[in-house]
Amino acid sequence: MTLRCADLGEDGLLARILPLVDPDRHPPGPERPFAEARGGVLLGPGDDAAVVRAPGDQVITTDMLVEGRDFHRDWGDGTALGIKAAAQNLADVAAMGARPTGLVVALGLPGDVPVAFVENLASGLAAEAARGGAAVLGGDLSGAGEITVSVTAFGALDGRPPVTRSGARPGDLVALAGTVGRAAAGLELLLAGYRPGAFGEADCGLAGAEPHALDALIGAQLSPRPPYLSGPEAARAGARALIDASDGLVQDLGRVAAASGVRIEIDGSSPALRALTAELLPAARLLGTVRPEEEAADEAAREDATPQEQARRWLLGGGEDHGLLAVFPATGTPEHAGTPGCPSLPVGFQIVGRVLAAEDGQAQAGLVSVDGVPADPHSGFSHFRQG
Ligand SMILES: Nc1ncnc2c1ncn2[C@@H]1O[C@H](COP(=O)(O)OP(=O)(O)OP(=O)(O)O)[C@@H](O)[C@H]1O
Ligand SMILES: Cc1ncc(C[n+]2csc(CCOP(=O)(O)O)c2C)c(N)n1
Ligand SMILES: [Mg+2]
Repeated sequence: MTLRCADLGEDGLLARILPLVDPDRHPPGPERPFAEARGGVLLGPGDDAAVVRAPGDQVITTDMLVEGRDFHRDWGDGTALGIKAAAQNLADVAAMGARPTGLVVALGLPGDVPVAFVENLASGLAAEAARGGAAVLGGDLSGAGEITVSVTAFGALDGRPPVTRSGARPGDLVALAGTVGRAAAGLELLLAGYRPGAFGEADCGLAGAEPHALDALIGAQLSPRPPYLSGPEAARAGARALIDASDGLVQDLGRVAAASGVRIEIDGSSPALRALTAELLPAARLLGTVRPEEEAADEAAREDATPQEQARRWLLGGGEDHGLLAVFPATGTPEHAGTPGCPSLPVGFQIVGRVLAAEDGQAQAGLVSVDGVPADPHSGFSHFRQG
């Protein structure tokens, strides 16, 4: 018989969770080369509050996941959900140019949730936090009608100023570390009933891809793995603006453009965006059930989005991978910026666009165009949007 939260009660469940998130059980990972011993945690979870040593300026951010709105319980196991909850918060820390240090997590749980799911959630959260260099400092438990995971994360600026959304200047270059669009493709696959590890030969034939390529797209939705260290790296390299792409390339760059009083032009034919489009095409083909060899012939006749169009929609409007978008001054960035090995960009970043002046005063501030064509500012995700 499955052991459920209601069988254990609050203290019983907590006794299961606490050992799993113990900072000593999740030592610094390879991505935490500069953390001091125990990450500055003087007292971890278990008392009324945690105690941390926090020299210098700190960043603080919070982000929640709500069952039915941000995920479905049967899409994956608790581990993936824990990773996602940590990732979306640690990415916001990194998007200020800060180094993640800690997080607290508040769980709302229906009584029928299996204890194993909650244990996996706690382990996944702590493991992903450790990958980003952060420790789980504490949390709270409550009963709820649906699963909610609310995380607050902390980060250290290590003596640098924060990199906000408002520093982009005309002439600057826009670069991406990590990915965009993949989690959105994964979401559509999940909504269509596909599950990781269950793509058969027929699916792969339609998609024109190996099963692992489709699994990876679902993985990007269920358990995104943003490049946290790229945030502080960008800050050290002189980034003028930073944001994590949570709501889509166009929408999030629109936020940078609006805050900075500039326009941004996305280069759809940049190597990074072309490569990402190619990764999205198999899912677009599968969901549109267009075989690769039929694609060209079909394209003109189809009223629905062609696979190319669908992939582009995900590319431009799909957040949740939490890739990091950074704006760098072009000075010192050679013409070939964005090609592998370019010394003036931090490793992991590739050029995807540039910053332009908002002509007509501020009227154009915040505008984002793709290959010269103004983009729909509402192409990305928004909670509460009708229709
Ligand atoms: N309920 C709230 N009360 C106070 N401030 C809020 C509230 N909700 C959002 N904010 C603030 O508004 C700003 C934008 O929030 P939003 O969640 O859109 O962006 P974000 O934090 O980058 O999230 P994400 O990267 O997950 O999309 C943030 O500075 C956030 O702290
Ligand atoms: C069941 C289900 N429906 C829709 C979505 C899509 N979704 C939810 S939140 C979000 C953007 C980031 O949100 P926030 O700004 O709150 O961090 C997106 C694209 C999903 N993941 N699961
Ligand atoms: Mg953000």
